[in-house]
Amino acid sequence: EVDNLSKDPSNWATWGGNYAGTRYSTLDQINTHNVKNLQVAWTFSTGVLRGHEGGPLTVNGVVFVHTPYPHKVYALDQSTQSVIWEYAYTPDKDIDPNQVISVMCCDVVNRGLAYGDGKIFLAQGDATLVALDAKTGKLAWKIKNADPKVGATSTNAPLVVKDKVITGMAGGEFGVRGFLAAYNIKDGSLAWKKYSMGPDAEVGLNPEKTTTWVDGKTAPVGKDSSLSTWKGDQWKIGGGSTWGWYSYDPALNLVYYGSGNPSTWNPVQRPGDNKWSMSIWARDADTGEAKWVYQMTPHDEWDYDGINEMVLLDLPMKDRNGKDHDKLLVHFDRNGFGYTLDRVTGELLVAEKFDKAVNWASHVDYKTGRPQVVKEYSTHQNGTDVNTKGVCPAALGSKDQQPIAFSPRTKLVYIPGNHVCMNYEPFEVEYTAGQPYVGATLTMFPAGVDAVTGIKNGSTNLGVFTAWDPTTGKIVWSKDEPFSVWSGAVATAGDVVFYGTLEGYVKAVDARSGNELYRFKTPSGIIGNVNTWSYKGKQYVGVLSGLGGWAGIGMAAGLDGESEGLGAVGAYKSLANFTKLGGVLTVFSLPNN
Ligand SMILES: O=C(O)c1cc(C(=O)O)c2c(n1)C(=O)C(=O)c1cc(C(=O)O)[nH]c1-2
Repeated sequence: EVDNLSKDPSNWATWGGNYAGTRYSTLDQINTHNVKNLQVAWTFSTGVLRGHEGGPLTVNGVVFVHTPYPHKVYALDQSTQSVIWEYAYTPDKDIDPNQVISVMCCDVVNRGLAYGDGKIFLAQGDATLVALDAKTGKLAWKIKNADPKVGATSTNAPLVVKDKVITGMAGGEFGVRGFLAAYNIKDGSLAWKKYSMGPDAEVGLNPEKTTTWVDGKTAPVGKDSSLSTWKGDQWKIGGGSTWGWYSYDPALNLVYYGSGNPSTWNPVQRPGDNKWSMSIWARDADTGEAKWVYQMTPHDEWDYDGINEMVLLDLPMKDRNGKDHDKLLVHFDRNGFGYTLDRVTGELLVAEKFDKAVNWASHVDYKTGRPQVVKEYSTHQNGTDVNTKGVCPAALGSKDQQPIAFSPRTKLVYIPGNHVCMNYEPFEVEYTAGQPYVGATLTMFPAGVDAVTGIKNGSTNLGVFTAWDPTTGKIVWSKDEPFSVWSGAVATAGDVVFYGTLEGYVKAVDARSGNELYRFKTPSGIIGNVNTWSYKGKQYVGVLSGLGGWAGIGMAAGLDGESEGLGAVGAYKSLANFTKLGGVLTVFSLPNN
């Protein structure tokens, strides 16, 4: 059903526009010639101040809008621009919303809704999952996915796959043990649940059948491939949360996603590779068993969560040995490397820097698949705390959760990116359930180098928007942005790419050249994703503004200190000169005639 809905471009029925997560629309009414005439068609205030991530879903003509925790959901009628129904979150008796807010690491964001079987699914901040009747907004069922009292929350956009809804959880800064779960959409009963680390059965690893990339080829992971990379019981509080995006290949019946940072951020407290944190996963949608897994950042020392979206491309390419591949997976990691893998086998095809500011690793060794760490930028703590300076990228990565777009017409990927470096000082931290288990102090600042050449230029931009060739691993063009581009992009058959900026602009650029064709300043900073759909023959582009998220946490949570907000507050301070808080949906179209 979801697959069929996505094939009709009048809908935008999943976070990524389709199961592959390409965020591409075949609509071409708005094109490079006329996009300059774009106008605001209508707006809708959500009435909520904190960070608005994700974007509007459009299913069979109805627009669904969500807000951050404690959530609202609105179903909007496009012909009258009125509210059809409204859902308001109510906490269960044992939930204290203030406690939930206090354990959400990076603002109280939510990345959006999922649709399937006549229901709207929302993974709520308190780690419950609700199914709402799409026609009435009535609660169909509600289940508890995880426990906020130990710091487990939800910020993800679920994904409906066949008769199940896939969701994960957050809490890597609280020493949770990450997992992905599938619930039956009929009644919310658990179908499967697989952890990021621990014993093989609980992680869904088959020692002989699950493969990973070693020695220039894929090979079985072997017994205890996770447990053997942790000291003692640290894996039980090992992080690897799954707060990002999920994609699906119906032909292979595989669900793809990434796992986040190992806990704590102090690497000295968890010797070993810490598998399978920081990994790309391919799991059977029916059973959750892992077909293959690939760890990008073994023994993370920088908080480079591997959760960014996996985008599935059907594009022919040859690997380094001349072998053909055409079912690809691309992933732009926090660690600054853009990866292309064969999504059937998990073979590593491309791993190259998509921002040349990246200095923590010289390169990824194609044979072992391991990044080659530059000693100077390794973080550690030897009795005394050590401040490692000038590490690029910063913890929020060369790209954070903001999803890319891909155009099959240009064969290019469009990457909303960060251009930020950091000082990182680990310290000893003791685990207490429900208390922060961070173990590092950070400050962040502009990279000050050219993103394409890596040459120092004293630039102060904190963001870049980059076009990338996923078959060669090369930057095609790159545009500096004053602030991180924290908004998901969309590419269209009109050869226009849209994205939002933290100051609040919606921008349209030419998919081939990157030349700016249109901009409009919305009422608040944009951390939401730009989506597009059509209604009664007209193409619309819609985006949620509403500053927040990690980059906007200073204003969203009223924090002031340089290293507050896990180090992000200082770098983005001047945002206050450009925008203020407030959730608004802005919908654009071309004028009549
Ligand atoms: O480890 C985690 O569980 C976790 C959760 C979240 C989240 O759920 O929002 C973020 C992060 N980590 C994180 O590292 C991060 O950079 C981040 C940015 C954002 C955001 O929405 O702007 N959330 C999160």
